[in-house]
Parts: sequence; C-alpha cells; structure tokens
Amino acid sequence: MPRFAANLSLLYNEHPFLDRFAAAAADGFQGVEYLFPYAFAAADLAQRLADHGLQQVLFNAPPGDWDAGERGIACLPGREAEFRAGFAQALDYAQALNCPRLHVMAGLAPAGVERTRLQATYEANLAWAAEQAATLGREVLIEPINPRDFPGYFLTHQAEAHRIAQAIGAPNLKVQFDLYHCQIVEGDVAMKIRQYLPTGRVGHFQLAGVPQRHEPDVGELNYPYLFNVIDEVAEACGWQGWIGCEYRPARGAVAGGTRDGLGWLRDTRRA
Ligand SMILES: O=C(O)C(=O)[C@H](O)CO
Ligand SMILES: [Mg+2]
Repeated sequence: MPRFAANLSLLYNEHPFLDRFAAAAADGFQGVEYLFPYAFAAADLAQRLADHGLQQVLFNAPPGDWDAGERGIACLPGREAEFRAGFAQALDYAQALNCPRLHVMAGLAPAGVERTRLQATYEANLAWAAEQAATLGREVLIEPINPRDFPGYFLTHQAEAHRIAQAIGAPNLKVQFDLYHCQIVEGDVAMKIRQYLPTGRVGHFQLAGVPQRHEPDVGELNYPYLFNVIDEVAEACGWQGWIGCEYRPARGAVAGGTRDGLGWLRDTRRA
C-alpha cells in the first residue's frame, strides 16, 4: 500500500495550523506536506514534527506574491534574483525540517511574453535550483497544474514536465504527479502512472477527488484501482515515495470534518 501524507494546508482546517500536526498523527498519518512554512519559525515546525513522530515529506518554495494572485515565479523573466533568494530560504527550511523535496511552482504565463522566453527562464532557474538542492541531498519537483484552478499556469501536462526534467538532466529534478490535475487536463491516469513511474522521474504523487477536489472516494476517479496500479508499478521499479492527500474535505468547516471523511483511508489500510 502506498504511504499517505496529510496536506496540512487543505486538511484539518477545523484546527489552527500548528494543531494540524497532532490531528494528522492521531488519524494515523506518518508524513505531512503543506504549501508554505514561511509564516512559522522552522524550529517550531520541527518541534511539532518531532512531538508527533511525523516526517515532513514536501513543501513549496516561495511563490511570489500569493495573495496578489501569483502562483510561482520560476518562469518569469526579470524575477531571477527573487527566485534564487526564495529558493535559498526554502533550502534552509528543508534542512531544519529534514524535508527531502521542494516543489518549485512555475508561475502564470504573463500576456505578451513569448513562450520560448518563459521556457528558457524556467529551465535556467530549475537547473540552478537542482544544483543547489543536490549539494544538500534534496530534490526539486515541478508539477503540472490544471488551468481551470490556475488559469494561465505555465506547466499543465505530464509529458511537458517530463520533457523538461529530461532536458535539464539533473537526477534530483523530478515531477510531482498530481492525479487530480492529470485527470482534469488529460485523463488516462492509470496508463500515465505505468508510463512515467518506471522512468525514475516521479518524485511524489498527490490525490483528490475529481472534479470538486474533495475526498478521493467522491468523484469520477477510481482510487482503489489507481492505488493498486501504483503498488504494482512501484514494486516492479523500486519506487518508494509518498502520496500527498491534497484535497478539501467535503465537510471541511465542520468540527471533525477531516476525520469524518477519512473512511477511504481506513478502507485502503484494511484492503
Ligand atoms: O495545487 C496543487 O496541486 C499543488 O500541489 C501546489 O503545490 C500549490 O497549489
Ligand atoms: Mg498538487
């Protein structure tokens, strides 16, 4: 059975952020991920991880001005210095939290800038970040995201992400395979797992029900089937990663909402 990490940005919103570590551990999670750690001291986050026996499996590098609508800056010409400073900060947190992988968000393609220029900026930033991360034994991840949730996002397709990772050729530059985004953008999810997991370029999975991004047992994807595919392929190719549970609980605002929606996880553990 795959290992599941709780995404503390989306799950357990019925608790203040720092209390979500305890809530996730109480539900049997051994790993956590979230969008950004930067509002908290790394030492406080490390303490929560230690207190609850949790591994930090992923977080994102600074994305630019999130509240103003930015969704990463890696493809944006002219923002290279900010990108490098943000990534250095992310690496400091990764060291303190013993986190093996960092997601670098591409950003929204600005109108009027040629795609080839964005592509060159993106690849140069990723190559630099992968080199920095390698010195500390960390991985850099890129994630295709569906353009309904993030209109204009630069990276939307699995094939494009793999082409970029392959072209840059850094062994620690990998793809974050979010099954929810993949289903919305291109479908054929099981075959894409079979195609890409054996390449060694998939660093992490994430899941959510499609289309509402609720629990994985709500919606059009058959997750028990996909978990079996991941298990089978992972065993054959020696992949040992995590699946981040990155969904908004259908009863998220309700006390106990996240736990009440974890029937799918209890069923998976029993299977
Ligand atoms: O939205 C997602 O799927 C992500 O994984 C990002 O990290 C941030 O939005
Ligand atoms: Mg995701």
